[in-house]
Amino acid sequence: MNTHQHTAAPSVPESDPGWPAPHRSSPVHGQVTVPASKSLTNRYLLLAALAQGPSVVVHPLDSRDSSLMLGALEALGAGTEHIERWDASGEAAVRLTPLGLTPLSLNPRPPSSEPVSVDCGLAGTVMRFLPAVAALTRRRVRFDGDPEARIRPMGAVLEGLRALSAQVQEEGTAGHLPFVVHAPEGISGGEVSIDASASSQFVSGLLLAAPSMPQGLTLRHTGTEVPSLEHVEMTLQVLAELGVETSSPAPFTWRVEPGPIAPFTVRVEPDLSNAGPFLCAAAVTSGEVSMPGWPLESTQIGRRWPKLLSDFGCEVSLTPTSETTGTLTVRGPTQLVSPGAIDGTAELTPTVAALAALCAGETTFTSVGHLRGHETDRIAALVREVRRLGGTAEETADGFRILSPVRSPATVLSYADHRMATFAAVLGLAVPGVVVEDIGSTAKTMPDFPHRWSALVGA
Ligand SMILES: O=C(O)C1=C[C@@H](OP(=O)(O)O)[C@@H](O)[C@H](O)C1
Ligand SMILES: C=C(OP(=O)(O)O)C(=O)O
Repeated sequence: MNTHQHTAAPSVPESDPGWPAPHRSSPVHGQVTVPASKSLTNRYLLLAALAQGPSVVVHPLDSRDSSLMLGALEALGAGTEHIERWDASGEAAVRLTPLGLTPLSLNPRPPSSEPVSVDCGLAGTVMRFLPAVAALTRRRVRFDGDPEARIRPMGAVLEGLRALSAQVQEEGTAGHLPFVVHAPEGISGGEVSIDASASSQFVSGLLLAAPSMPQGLTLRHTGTEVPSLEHVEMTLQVLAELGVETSSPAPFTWRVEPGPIAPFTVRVEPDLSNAGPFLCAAAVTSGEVSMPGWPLESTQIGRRWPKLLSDFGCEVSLTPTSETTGTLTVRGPTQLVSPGAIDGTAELTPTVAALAALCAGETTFTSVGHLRGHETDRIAALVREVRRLGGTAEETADGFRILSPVRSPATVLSYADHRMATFAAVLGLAVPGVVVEDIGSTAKTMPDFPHRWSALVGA
């Protein structure tokens, strides 16, 4: 992974007055819930589109990333219906009518030659998960997204599709959006090797489409590490939960058997990654925040919060309230203590970095080099914004290091990245005078973040 040169810090756009982050000089006390998991919602929606009949996703995330997934599935031929109150619990749901894929053996006539357009926005789960589904439809499908999306790595997904005999035409830079996928004969599966060092989503995207490939899929990763392996575990677990046979015959090798997915009804867990900033509100103000509905078991990477927060000196308890969920309570210490080194925190990193940026001691983040391909280059962005707030930080070969704490007011840039915006919100609680540029970027996974945040911490 390259260590990027430091460039001059981008300045704040004059047109954006910014969002003054609430500051607290007394402890935050409160209870909060968060919307549903982005990663689980978009997996269930995709698999509902491949199922044998209409399925229902209860308590789905309703945000930009999930709307983009729904929009894309509709463009590919699925039907979607929003249900305001699914049952007595009053929760919303989405009923999805599947794509109705017709394999070549049943219908040798090519499907409509009308090209389909998929807008990926900035959603990794749309741009990495849907190209294989597009190939299954046998239609010509063009993928594009936000300007920031055009620099996110896509090469391994396209390489995998080509190995499965799909045609892929990049329109700009090789291995990036925009591109067109076309597999007039569908894709039949088999064995494929890709390098998924830059994103676990490359693996998940191919595995999620695999039940609809006549031969299923054996997928091998050719590099040394896959970042964010929890997300691959989530993919396998969701497939298994819906009756698909999966296995991992060797390290970094996964097998998904072909077979129909029966129509299903599922309820989505809260987003444990998005729970992070709210739990940190207790951590950085010596306060106490509890969150009911915390899953006792989960494949989400946010299940790591109890351990991470204790590593910074918080007291954390989880009290079961049902067979599957409990209330998680976090009590912040008088002064946060750096654990020194933190490894492989993947999408949790910006939020953990906010804790580290308030510690007197140094914190080194390792094995997070792939964050350069997230919504923005998060390594560069975190280092720049810590410095803008008067702290000391530097980039390293596979991550970054925070050497001294933030202390001065500033307008913090979001880089269109929801987790950079919430990183700044957490810091604003502890440091007076923090203004967040483009708080609207939180709509990617939590459109009501400003409201929910102010309700917890007091505006
Ligand atoms: O599969 C998923 O739902 C995700 C996988 C991870 O991607 P990377 O492996 O690229 O980090 C994660 O960061 C992203 O937010 C969601
Ligand atoms: C990396 C992230 O998103 P995406 O699904 O767009 O990759 C994230 O949410 O932190």
